[in-house]
Amino acid sequence: MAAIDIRELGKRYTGKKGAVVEALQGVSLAVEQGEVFGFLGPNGAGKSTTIKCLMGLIRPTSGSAAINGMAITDAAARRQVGYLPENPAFYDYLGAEEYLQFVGGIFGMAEELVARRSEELLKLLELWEARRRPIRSYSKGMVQRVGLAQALIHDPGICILDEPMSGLDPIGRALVKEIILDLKKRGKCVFFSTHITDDVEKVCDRVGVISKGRLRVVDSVENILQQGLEGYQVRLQRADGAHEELFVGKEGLQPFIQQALAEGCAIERIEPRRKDMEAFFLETVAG
Ligand SMILES: Nc1ncnc2c1ncn2[C@@H]1O[C@H](COP(=O)(O)OP(=O)(O)OP(=O)(O)O)[C@@H](O)[C@H]1O
Repeated sequence: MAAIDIRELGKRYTGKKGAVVEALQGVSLAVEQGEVFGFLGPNGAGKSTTIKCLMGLIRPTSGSAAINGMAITDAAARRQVGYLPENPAFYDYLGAEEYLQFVGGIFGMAEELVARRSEELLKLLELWEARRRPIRSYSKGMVQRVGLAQALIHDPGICILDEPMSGLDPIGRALVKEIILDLKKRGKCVFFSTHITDDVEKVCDRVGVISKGRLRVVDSVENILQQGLEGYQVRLQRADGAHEELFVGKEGLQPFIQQALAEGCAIERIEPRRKDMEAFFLETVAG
């Protein structure tokens, strides 16, 4: 059974003055246990809407979504999920430590366990020093890290993270990527949204690209990068000692090497040249 199962999800917002936005149209997607899935899309594509439907925070106009086969409104399903909202808002007169105690309590965790998990997470997310200061005095990046800590406090099997790297500096982003990889190592399912292709390339098994409310492609990162292979940059030294660097098309590498060796050249370096995730994303969204 899929950890996350989204079927034919549709969402229509009717704004003031009757303006209609088709935010989602027929989005279907399954994410497996132990998988890291990147939900990639430009601003306004429908990422947060999908996640909010999945979390039962808004009602889809059509279709359905399930967590481990259960509706998210089922308390048992909710306990298995750690959720980071797009703009996390907290009781900001509390410190991070007290807030985590509060969230742990909601999940019915024993006090001792909450204290242990909270210490681990606050240290990991570099919030330990500030743990007793009110959250309202935190920087944007610190608030985002509290958001992540509260999503992980009960050690959920499934993490649904809406733009987890948002508002973080390069050190914070690297830390979050490490945390995601660690969750994967521990067999957790991570589903996160982003518009930054590099985040996806580094940590995801699979990617779904959404634009204008429709899911355009779902594929593994490996496949996408492999299909983007254009050829190889080869550096060699000719028999007369001269160095040369040239581009060889992806089908031509084998015969090229054979001929170069036959001519007495020494191959010094071969580097694959490929379109990266960003090029794939831009092409998908444009197409
Ligand atoms: N409550 C709402 N009422 C009307 N339209 C809405 C509402 N919420 C979202 N929308 C519209 O639905 C579309 C999808 O929005 P959504 O927030 O899901 O996109 P997103 O991919 O998360 O974007 P971003 O990366 O900018 O957060 C947008 O056109 C947005 O303006």
